Amino acid sequence: MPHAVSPAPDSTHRSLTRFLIEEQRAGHLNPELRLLIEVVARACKRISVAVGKGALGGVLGDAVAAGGDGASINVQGEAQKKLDVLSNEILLEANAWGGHLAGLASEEMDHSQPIPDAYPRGNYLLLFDPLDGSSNIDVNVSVGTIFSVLRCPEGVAEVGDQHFLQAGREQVAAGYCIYGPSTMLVLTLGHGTHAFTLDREQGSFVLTQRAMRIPEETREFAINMSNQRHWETPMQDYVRDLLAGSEGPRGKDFNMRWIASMVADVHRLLTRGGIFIYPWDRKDPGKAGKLRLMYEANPMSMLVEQAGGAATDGRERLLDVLPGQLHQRVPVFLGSKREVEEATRYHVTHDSATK
Ligand SMILES: O=P(O)(O)OC[C@H]1O[C@](O)(COP(=O)(O)O)[C@@H](O)[C@@H]1O
Ligand SMILES: [Mg+2]
Ligand SMILES: [Mg+2]
Repeated sequence: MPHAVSPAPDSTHRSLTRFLIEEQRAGHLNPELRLLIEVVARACKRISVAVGKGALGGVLGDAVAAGGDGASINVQGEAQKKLDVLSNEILLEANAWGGHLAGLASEEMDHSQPIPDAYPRGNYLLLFDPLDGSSNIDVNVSVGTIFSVLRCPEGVAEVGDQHFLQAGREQVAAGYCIYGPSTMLVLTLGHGTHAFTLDREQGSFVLTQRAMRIPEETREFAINMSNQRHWETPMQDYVRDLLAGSEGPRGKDFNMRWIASMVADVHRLLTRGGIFIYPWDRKDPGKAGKLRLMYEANPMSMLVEQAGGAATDGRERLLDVLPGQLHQRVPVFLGSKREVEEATRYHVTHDSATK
């Protein structure tokens, strides 16, 4: 007997636009922020098309420096991929004329950009990682865009980097778009975390999961194990105990996953739980971590907390970290609440024992 096709859930028919209007009516956002989210979502659709074309679009491989002399390097000292540059341009172009921003900042730009006087200006600041997981672009593995929205402080005539340096708890919205087997937008406005799937035929994002919840307990961790020998002692201890499984102090077996696209690793833990960790390591002791606070750690922390999870830098809540620089790096521990608390406990206990 053929299997019956289960009826589409009610939420399948709610577009992002309708969802945002309903959230506006509920007092969760104003028309300016609604427009901002719509513009970012539209830009993500364009990036999704470019990513989807792959080799046919001529977008794979490294970007070439202006003047054609060698690889193009960003402010972080990392070689840029063609899609890093293209995604950045798409987001800049889409948002510059939106009328909802006072300024924007990106992983791929040395400094923030104020909205020029000739353009309509708004009250928000937008930060983004235009393409996260760059090392996966050329091997056809999921990548994504991460974004964070802050309020521009009042009375600012010309926006500069210093106006972006606000703790993550000040974010009014955060989200990511994952370009995987399906393209999904995951969004929070501070009232839960919600997932939308791109209907490619209709060209619109459709609400497919309202109020995502991360299970509090997990048996799955995500970390780049090749850095193990460079970690500090409490990190070594924590992972040693995970690997000891049911024979160790944790009393249960753990599974490991590492996609090396933060967007994809976080999407998995928002879907079925888990802990994602990129700790400080001694490979480059001058760097406080690999991931960037303002457009990677902060938006992901807000999404995870809004879904019932937790996010720390191994010691403190990430959303309470006061940034000192636009491109500041930070250790990241986020996901299932109990597991993040456990990993954080190893660090805090070690610190007080060695004080
Ligand atoms: O190469 P590694 O050490 O596995 O690091 C992977 C991490 O680096 C990142 O790719 C950094 O992001 P970008 O690609 O935006 O620079 C994360 O998405 C990912 O979690
Ligand atoms: Mg990134
Ligand atoms: Mg990036």
